[in-house]
Order: sequence, then structure tokens, then C-alpha cells
Amino acid sequence: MKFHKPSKIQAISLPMIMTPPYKDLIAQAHNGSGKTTCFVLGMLSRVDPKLQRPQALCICPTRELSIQNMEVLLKMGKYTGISSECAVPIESGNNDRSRSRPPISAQVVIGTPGTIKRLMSQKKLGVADMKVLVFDEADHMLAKLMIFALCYDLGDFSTFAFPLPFLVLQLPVKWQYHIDDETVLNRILQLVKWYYHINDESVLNRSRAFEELMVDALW
Ligand SMILES: Nc1ncnc2c1ncn2[C@@H]1O[C@H](COP(=O)(O)OP(=O)(O)OP(=O)(O)O)[C@@H](O)[C@H]1O
Repeated sequence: MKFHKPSKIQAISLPMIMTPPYKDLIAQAHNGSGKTTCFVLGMLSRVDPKLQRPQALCICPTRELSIQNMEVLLKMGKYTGISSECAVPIESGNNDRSRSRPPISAQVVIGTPGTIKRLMSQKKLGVADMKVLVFDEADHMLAKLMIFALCYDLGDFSTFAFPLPFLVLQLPVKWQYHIDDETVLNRILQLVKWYYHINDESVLNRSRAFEELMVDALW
């Protein structure tokens, strides 16, 4: 692929992704700076090729982004033998077909929250062997989670219910513990504030909804 040296974001984050003890990481950089390449390499490097089960999961806010990331994964993983599957809504709209499919054995799964939630509910996507979880464009997904949190405060569950709390709930216990970490929660909160240019603390503190929902969703 004619890469001669890592970009700045790659040079900083790849060693963190690939060297144990593994840590949670939030990476933010400009478009085209090499983030996708970075987390794709990270996922490929952490998969055990001998274990034919889902081990890395990348959740993207849209179908288009999932397909685009899958193309990068196929290109970078071409000679690795690592299997992958794109879990996005199918075009015919008959998504219930997934009930009759066999469980996913692909080692890397990239997809959208709703489809991943459905596959997990139907026990078609196991998370017991997951080693890496990537939220691509996490700010977009957190925005939806925040809307959910604010609606939760207003007592309106049905209109904006978003699968993210469900997904987080299903994760292996160690991840739940990580996200419950005060520092990580604060970082996420900072990211949302930065993204929405929120200077007024009361917007988020009005109900403590965001933080409470995160904690509620986890325990
Ligand atoms: N270290 C590198 N050296 C040369 N080219 C690179 C390097 N890393 C990534 N690229 C190339 O740069 C382009 C952008 O990379 P990538 O898609 O990973 O960036 P991104 O930050 O995820 O961008 P976007 O936010 O627009 O999706 C791709 O064509 C990729 O192949």
C-alpha cells in the first residue's frame, strides 16, 4: 500500500493498541490522517488467527461507513487469512432473514448498531471472545446516546431509543468495568461537550442524565 512511515496519529496510537497491557483509547484527528488504517491494523493484529470466532467488533453510525471500513479491512488483511463480515441492514429490507442464518464465525465484524444488536439478541453474534471494540465516529453515536439520555430524563423512552446502551450491556464484564472508570466517563463527556460547543454545564448537569445513563446502562 506504499506506506513508508506512520502518520502522527498512527505513531502515537498504534503502540498503545498493539502492546499489552491494553488500554482504552479515544483517538481524535483530522480527516484523512490515517485513523481508519490505524484501528483496522489494530483489530487485525489482535485477532488470534487460529480461533474461528468473532474477536474484534467495529460499530459504525452508518451502513455506508461500515462498508467503507470493510473495504479497508479487506485490503489490509488480504494476506492474513483473517475472516470478516459486514453486519449492516440488507437492501431488500427483510432483515428478519438473519433468524435462519448460522451464527457468525468471522473473526472481525464491522457493522451498524441496530443490525449488531439484532444479531446479538438472536444469539447469532457471540461476544465471549471479543478482544477489541471500536466505535468509529464515536462522537456521532454518543450524540445519539446523549439524546437518548435526555429523553430518558423526560421519561420518553420509545421515540429515541438507541441500541448503544443495549450493546454496552452485553459486553464482557471487564469492558463494563473499564467504561465505569470515572476518567473514561469524564473524557467521553468532554468529547461530547467539545463536539457540541457546550460551555454551559447546566445543559448536561440539568439531570445528570448522561452520566447516570452510562452508569445505569453498565450495571
Ligand atoms: N502511514 C501512511 N502512509 C501513507 N498513506 C497512508 C498512511 N496511513 C493512511 N494512508 C492513506 O491515507 C488515506 C486516509 O487514511 P484513513 O482512511 O485511514 O484516514 P482517516 O483519518 O480514517 O480518514 P477519514 O476520517 O476521512 O475516514 C488512505 O488512502 C490511506 O491508505
